[in-house]
Amino acid sequence: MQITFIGGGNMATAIIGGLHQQGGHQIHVVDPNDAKLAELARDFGVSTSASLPEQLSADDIVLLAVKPQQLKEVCQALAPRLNGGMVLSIAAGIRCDAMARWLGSERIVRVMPNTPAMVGKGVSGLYAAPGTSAADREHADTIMQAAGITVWLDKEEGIDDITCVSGSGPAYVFYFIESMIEAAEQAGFAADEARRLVLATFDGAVELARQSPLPVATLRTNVMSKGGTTERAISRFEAEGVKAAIIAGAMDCRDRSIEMGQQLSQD
Ligand SMILES: NC(=O)C1=CN([C@@H]2O[C@H](COP(=O)(O)OP(=O)(O)OC[C@H]3O[C@@H](n4cnc5c(N)ncnc54)[C@H](OP(=O)(O)O)[C@@H]3O)[C@@H](O)[C@H]2O)C=CC1
Ligand SMILES: O=C(O)[C@@H]1CCC=N1
Repeated sequence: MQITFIGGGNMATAIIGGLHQQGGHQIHVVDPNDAKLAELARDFGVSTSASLPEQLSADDIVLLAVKPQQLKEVCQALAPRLNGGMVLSIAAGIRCDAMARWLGSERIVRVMPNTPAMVGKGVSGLYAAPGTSAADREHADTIMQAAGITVWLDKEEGIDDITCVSGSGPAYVFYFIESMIEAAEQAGFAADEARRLVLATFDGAVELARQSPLPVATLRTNVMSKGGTTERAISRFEAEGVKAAIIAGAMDCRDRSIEMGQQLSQD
């Protein structure tokens, strides 16, 4: 497939990394930043340009990977060059109806990916606008499967829901990892040893949760010997409202996705 990325930033780089590992795609990246383009060309062998191609063909797939605030301008510049090609947008918030107005095309799939796409362990939520065909949806699915697993959403609002779980979720997990590394350092481990210990602990816990038939809460209580050390730690987390804060933060994230959609999908 010929895929043109508009925007070659963090998320585009992660998806291109996944596609590169899969192989077999022709990738072109448009971004104003020369240094970024040089890096992408070096790491993944993609072709690049600082401005949009003059014309695209109906078989080309365009993947919009600019910030939501830049999307309207990019869509309007793209409209006369699109020639009916399919557009995938990874922008948070911006709804299909707005993009359809700006692009003059309803052949749009919205995708909410996440950065572990870079190592083939991404999660992508997808929603297809009514103007797409079954073949379009299959192409979108194939592209995003290069980056990990795909989850199709029946309603467009599902994109807001999945944003607060898997889209933004890696940041929550990295925040927990950062905190654990700081704790390990405070306990006396050198920085590299702290990182190794914490990453292996996350790895092991996730693998156990994946393989075990037990609920995650039971796996947690299995670590908590009565009157022991873990119980003391979890008591502190509960007293400080850590779980409630994580849930509230995720709901704030979903609200922000809805709010961005309302603010940026007008006119
Ligand atoms: N990061 C993440 O984990 C996720 C991000 N997303 C979505 O992905 C999109 C991109 O996010 P992210 O990668 O983090 O952002 P970045 O800022 O890293 O990437 C955006 C890139 O687009 C470039 N750009 C700006 N204007 C244009 C233009 N007119 N034509 C081509 N390129 C342009 C920017 O250049 P410059 O910096 O010079 O402005 C930048 O390199 C957002 O819409 C976000 O909502 C979705 C899921 C997860
Ligand atoms: O923070 C953001 O807005 C983007 C969307 C999901 C992850 N990053």
